[in-house]
Amino acid sequence: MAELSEELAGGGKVEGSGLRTITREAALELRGYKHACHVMLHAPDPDSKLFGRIPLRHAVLMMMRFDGRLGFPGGFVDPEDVSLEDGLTRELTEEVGWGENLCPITEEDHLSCQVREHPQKMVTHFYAKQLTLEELSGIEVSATHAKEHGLEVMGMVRVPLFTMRDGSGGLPAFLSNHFIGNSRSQLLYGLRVLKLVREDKLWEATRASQGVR
Ligand SMILES: O=c1[nH]cnc2c1ncn2[C@H]1C[C@H](O)[C@@H](COP(=O)(O)OP(=O)(O)O)O1
Repeated sequence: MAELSEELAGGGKVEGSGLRTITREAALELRGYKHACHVMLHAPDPDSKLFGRIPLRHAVLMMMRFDGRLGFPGGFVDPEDVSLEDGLTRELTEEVGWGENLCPITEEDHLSCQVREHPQKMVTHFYAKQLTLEELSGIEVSATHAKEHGLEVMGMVRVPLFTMRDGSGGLPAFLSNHFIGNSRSQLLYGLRVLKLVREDKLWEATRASQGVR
C-alpha cells in the first residue's frame, strides 16, 4: 500500500533506484548529473465513446520504444542545448516530428523532477503539454515520418484511461506493461495532478494492474 501511494504521489517507485523528488531549480544547480526530459502530450476528447458507451474524455500519448518498453517521448539533454526545453524539443522533433506550428514547450509545462545516483547520476524532468485533439492526432501521423520511426520509436500509443467492467481491461492492463525508468510513476502522477483520471479510479486501476495476466 505504501508503494502504491508513493507511486501515485510521483515519488518514483523503481526498484533500488533511490529516486528523490526535487525542484527544477535544485536540479539545475546539480553538477555532474545527466538530465533527461520527457513529456506527456494530452488533449481533451469530450465526444468520443468506445463502443458507443464508454466516454474517453482525454487522449494521452505514450510510445512503444525500441526496447519493448513503454515511455514518453523525449531524451537526454545535450551540452549544446541552450535549455532543458530546447533539448526536449530537439528530441521531440526526432521522435515524433514536433513542428513549429505547435506551441513551444516551456518551463510552465514542467511538472516534476526526480534525481537518482545509481546506476548513473541522473535527473529526470517530466513535462505535460496540452494540445487540441487535432494537434495530438497530427503528432500520431507526423511520428510515422519522423527520423526515429521504426528505430528508437516503434509507434505512438494512446493510454486507455477507463477500466472495463471486468475490472482489469483498460488502464489496469495497460499499467501491467513494462515501462522504462520511472515513466509509469510519471504517468500516474500526470493523470492525478492534471485530474485526467479520478484519484479513486487511479488507485483501483493501480491495484488491479498487479493481478493482470
Ligand atoms: O518516459 C520516460 N520517463 C522517464 N525516464 C525515461 C523515459 N524514457 C526514457 N527514460 C530514461 C532512460 C534513460 O536513462 C534516459 C534517456 O533515455 P531516452 O529517452 O531513450 O534518451 P535518448 O533518446 O537516448 O537521448 O531516460
